[in-house]
Amino acid sequence: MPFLKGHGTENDFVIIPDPDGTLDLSAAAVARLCDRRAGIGGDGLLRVVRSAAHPEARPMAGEAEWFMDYRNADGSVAEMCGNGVRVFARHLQRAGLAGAGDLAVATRAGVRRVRLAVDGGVTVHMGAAKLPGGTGTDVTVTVGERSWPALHVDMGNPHAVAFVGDLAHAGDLTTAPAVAPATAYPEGVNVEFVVGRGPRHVALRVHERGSGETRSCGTGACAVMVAAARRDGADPAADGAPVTYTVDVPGGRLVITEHPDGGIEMTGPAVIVAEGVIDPALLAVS
Ligand SMILES: N[C@@H](CCC[C@H](N)C(=O)O)C(=O)O
Repeated sequence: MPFLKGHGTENDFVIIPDPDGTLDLSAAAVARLCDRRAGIGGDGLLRVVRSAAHPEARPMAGEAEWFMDYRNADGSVAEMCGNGVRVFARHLQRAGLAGAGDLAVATRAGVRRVRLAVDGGVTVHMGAAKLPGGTGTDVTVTVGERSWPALHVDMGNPHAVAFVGDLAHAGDLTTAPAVAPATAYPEGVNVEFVVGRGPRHVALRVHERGSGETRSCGTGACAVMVAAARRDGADPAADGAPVTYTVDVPGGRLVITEHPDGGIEMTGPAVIVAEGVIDPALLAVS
């Protein structure tokens, strides 16, 4: 079985081409592939399937030829991956499966449009953020003895964004931070810890649902950008003007713009680093 390995700001993925959707990748098999010692290693897995060949994507097949079947490192399914969709588009371009210009990718959160620039940067139209609890900090994030008010942001997948005094206060993040009330996130949550770096410039650490602490999270960076903008009193819908933030992540930098219509654009790198063949014995796990 062929595979590739890629990353976007060091959020890394095993990529499995499966154009006709014939692979039955169990959660255990995905977890084995993502295992950094017993497998290939990755924060997640991108299965590359023709939309027409996947029941969840078939309704989007007219708009987007390819479906990103995203899985977290523990094998769980997620709706969307902002770094993953850039890497997915890079793979399609490199494999000659997508032409120049804009490319539409089907995801569980809907179709996302991606633009691959000649300088290597990749821009994704991430859709609009939803704030289920409004702009008030409606949830609480706790690590050890420290708690912070946090903002619930939905980027197609769920996030809790907490502004902290120091990124080190998040601790070693070897276990998931507690988020209350748990009823706010029936499907689990990705948690971002944020500090300011300067005007329209923030830095984050993230603990991802299903993957643990990662070096970057694209949807998380967009959630952080919106939370930071509201905190700074910027709201493009009300102001009638876009606002752009630089978001530093442990693995690099993302530039994110929110437009007056609510649409969010994220630009960052996407790199394929290796390709090879998987021993079928690796997948013989239940
Ligand atoms: N790293 C991703 C997000 C992947 C999914 C997330 N762990 C979830 O379960 O929602 C990104 O770049 O957005």
